[in-house]
Amino acid sequence: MAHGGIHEDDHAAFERPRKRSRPRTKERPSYDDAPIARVVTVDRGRYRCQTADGTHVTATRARVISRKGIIVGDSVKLDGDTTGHEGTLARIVEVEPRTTMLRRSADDADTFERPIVANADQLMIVTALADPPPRTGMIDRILVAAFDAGVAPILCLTKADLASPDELVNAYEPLGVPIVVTRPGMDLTHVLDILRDHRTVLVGHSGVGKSTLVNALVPGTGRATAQVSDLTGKGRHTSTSAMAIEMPQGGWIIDTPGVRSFGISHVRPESFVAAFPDLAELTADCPRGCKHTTDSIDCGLDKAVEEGRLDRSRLTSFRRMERAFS
Ligand SMILES: Nc1nc2c(ncn2[C@@H]2O[C@H](COP(=O)(O)OP(=O)(O)OP(=O)(O)O)[C@@H](O)[C@H]2O)c(=O)[nH]1
Ligand SMILES: [Zn+2]
Repeated sequence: MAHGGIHEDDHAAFERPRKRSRPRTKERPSYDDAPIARVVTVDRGRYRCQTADGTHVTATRARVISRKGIIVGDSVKLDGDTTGHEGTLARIVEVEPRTTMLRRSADDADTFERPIVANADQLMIVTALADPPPRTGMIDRILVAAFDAGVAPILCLTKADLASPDELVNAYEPLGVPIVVTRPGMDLTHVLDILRDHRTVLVGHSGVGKSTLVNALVPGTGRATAQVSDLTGKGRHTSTSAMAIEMPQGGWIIDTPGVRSFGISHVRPESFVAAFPDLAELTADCPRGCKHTTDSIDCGLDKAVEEGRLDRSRLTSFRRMERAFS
């Protein structure tokens, strides 16, 4: 499985010292000691970065780094003025290798599946149980993106005061996806426990209660977004529509306003099963080219269910998810 499908040209931008013909009399420029920061928003060639001590620094990028080479969540090295004082501008000189990468799905505004979030280790799908009604097709597509990218998915079911979570819990629990259920005024300790010390991407359709959740998890988030508006003077919109917010308890939430789903066009059904080691093992004897779908003949997964080595409900859940892209 390609972990996040990271390509060389997506990042890997190291500013190397220029080769010199004369003997090295001086130290080569090295960024070993450059402060490392996390990219929290991207807006028209300006990168807002947060350093280890919490300072927000606005930065441009060194020319050797391509414009698409820096996305929210990236860990970067900064050069220049890193005080974060008003009017100062630092420069991103290096992007650390990514552990994971999610792409936003193509939409009207963008026909490419553009990389949008780097280094997340969890992806929380926020879905209302009613108003708006849940759409399992959307959940399935995002799950595919998460499993393929090596990012652990979590399902957050909001508005439990309006409808029962049972049906969705039954559909997704067999996949081993952790599920949290919320209702108004609820103590969110159980959600915080899952998010603490992780870098969790939040995705959900408009109206599902994502903002309500973020505000409850990180009080003062509204203020943080206002700062971004002040900075650009052009409102909240950012070209990648993602924003990393550090949680006081430790860890990061990466909100993705306006993102409907993540790109899965590169995922192939026959390789997707690799995201599930226990299922992959059962496909060892599948016919060559088996896609492991419901109409696949002699699929090892069906055999495993017949022989009691695999839970039928798990296979059903897996195949429903697989239909999202096959
Ligand atoms: N009944 C009920 N309503 C909720 C719950 N959580 C949020 N809401 C309401 O649902 C509406 C949408 O909530 P938001 O938090 O704005 O939803 P959102 O997903 O951020 O939507 P956008 O801001 O449009 O992106 C608001 O009127 C909330 O008060 C819940 O658990 N139960
Ligand atoms: Zn098979």
